Amino acid sequence: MITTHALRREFRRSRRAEPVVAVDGIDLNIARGEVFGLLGPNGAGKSTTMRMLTTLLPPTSGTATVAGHDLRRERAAVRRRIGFVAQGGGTDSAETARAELVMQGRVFGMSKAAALAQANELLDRFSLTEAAGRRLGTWSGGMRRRLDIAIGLVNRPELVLLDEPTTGLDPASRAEVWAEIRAVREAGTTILLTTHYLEEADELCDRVAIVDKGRIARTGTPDELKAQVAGDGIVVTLPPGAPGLVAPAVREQAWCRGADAVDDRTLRVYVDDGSRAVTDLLRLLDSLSTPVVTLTLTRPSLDDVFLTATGHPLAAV
Ligand SMILES: Nc1ncnc2c1ncn2[C@@H]1O[C@H](COP(=O)(O)OP(=O)(O)OP(=O)(O)O)[C@@H](O)[C@H]1O
Repeated sequence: MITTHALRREFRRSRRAEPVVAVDGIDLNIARGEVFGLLGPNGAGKSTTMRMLTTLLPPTSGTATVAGHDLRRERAAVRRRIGFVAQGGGTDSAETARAELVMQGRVFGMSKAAALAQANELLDRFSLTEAAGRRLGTWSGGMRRRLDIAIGLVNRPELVLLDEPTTGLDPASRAEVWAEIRAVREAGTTILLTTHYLEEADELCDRVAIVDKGRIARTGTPDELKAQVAGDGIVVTLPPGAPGLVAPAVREQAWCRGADAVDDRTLRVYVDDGSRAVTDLLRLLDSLSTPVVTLTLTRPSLDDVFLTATGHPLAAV
């Protein structure tokens, strides 16, 4: 459904300035029917990739085929076949959901009657009929995000691109949006989404590409990616400031594969055998006069995959 080869985008602030490389040669191969996630921190190049794939931004170099059409030569055909939900959506608080959906249908050239019929069908499908006549300013964040997705489906696309579909939502609203995304997939639509939430990538995506500094560091199913990270993790909570101080000493130990201060109080240690290394770690911290507040043994997560693939944790970026 999407194939890209060495897709690249530079931005130049002025003629003389060095270009900023937002996307640095991305190769993607996304199959029909997949939910594919681009996982990366702010500034990784996810939005720029989405904007290129939706024809909103021309690539500096590289090639891509989207929904069966060449991204550079058949822009209109690409646009007809895809839906795009931008970060934060674009609905007007003073309008009603029905009005927004009808307007979008008219943008795609539908008659008034066809646009209204389609609007009602989508409202029904997204369980938004009851609120459809109320101004959007009175809606919850989760409802508005679901409407954004419904708007992205107005032209019955084969592929929908969702840029950070749940950023800023509370956990309950996020779960609502996830359910809607799963339903869209069940109906046969391919989905490409961006996220900086590890849990979202893990729960929702069939395959994930880890994006960092404009490049893809790893691609695979969440389980495949986790399987590539051997060993266990030990997460210890320490007094404020201690993780950064003790991490170098922990890294020197023969049983330690890596250690990072995730934040001011949390130290994450990578080991081959967690149950054995716990005793060694506690002994070491004791010898460094560092009291342990809590300790948890963990199996590899996408967080660990991110760290291994990029050299830094996602959360700390
Ligand atoms: N129009 C622009 N002009 C100059 N630099 C830009 C422009 N758009 C993006 N960039 C830069 O390109 C890099 C990638 O930005 P991009 O928005 O694609 O990242 P992202 O992963 O989508 O992050 P976010 O989640 O914040 O949108 C950043 O360093 C950004 O500052």
